[in-house]
Amino acid sequence: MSAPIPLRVVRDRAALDLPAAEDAVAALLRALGRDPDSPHLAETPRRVAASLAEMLSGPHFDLTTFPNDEGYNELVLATALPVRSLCEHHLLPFAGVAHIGYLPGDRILGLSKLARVLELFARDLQVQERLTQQVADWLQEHLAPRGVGVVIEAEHLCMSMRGVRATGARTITSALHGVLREDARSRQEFFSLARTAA
Ligand SMILES: Nc1nc2c(ncn2[C@@H]2O[C@H](COP(=O)(O)OP(=O)(O)OP(=O)(O)O)[C@@H](O)[C@H]2O)c(=O)[nH]1
Ligand SMILES: [Zn+2]
Repeated sequence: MSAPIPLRVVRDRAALDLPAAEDAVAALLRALGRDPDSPHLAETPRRVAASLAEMLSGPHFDLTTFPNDEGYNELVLATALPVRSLCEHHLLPFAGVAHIGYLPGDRILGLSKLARVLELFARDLQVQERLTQQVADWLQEHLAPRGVGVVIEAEHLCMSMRGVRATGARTITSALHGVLREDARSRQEFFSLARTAA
């Protein structure tokens, strides 16, 4: 038996104004001294608008949970989940991996849903700290586990392709709730398992 929890945050592609986005990309190309009407660039505004729409919207899904009938009360940890998002400061991608764990309470979660919750919040203009916190907060609120831990390790193109050009630098963020925050031993177990997976 499962009880789907409807997600409240759904980024609906239909709500995006694609023609306006295409016009804006054409205007941007003009402002950068490029000719959007040239044969090479004629399709570029459409492609850029479509790729942004793809990265900023996501499919609807339910968050399926199951009763924790076996009383499993150890850590459930999904490691090396791919994560990609867009930095809200530069509109450049940041990408890496996430490790998401929880200590079950009365219910356990369909395993794929950890990756889906991550995806839900990653399809937005983000900073890595907020993305990390949003995933942890959402799981805490909807699954009511005894604890939640989220670690994200990512490389930001705004730090490697331009600006400081720190190619290969990785940023690590974490967000903890419940036992994983309060209890030193549980916290240590979570971080050492997440580190092993890194
Ligand atoms: N905290 C945080 N900062 C981020 C993230 N992504 C990008 N940034 C930073 O946002 C900051 C924006 O700083 P500004 O000085 O306004 O922008 P900038 O002139 O382009 O900065 P530089 O990248 O240093 O050239 C930069 O330091 C970026 O590295 C993120 O996910 N979290
Ligand atoms: Zn940036």
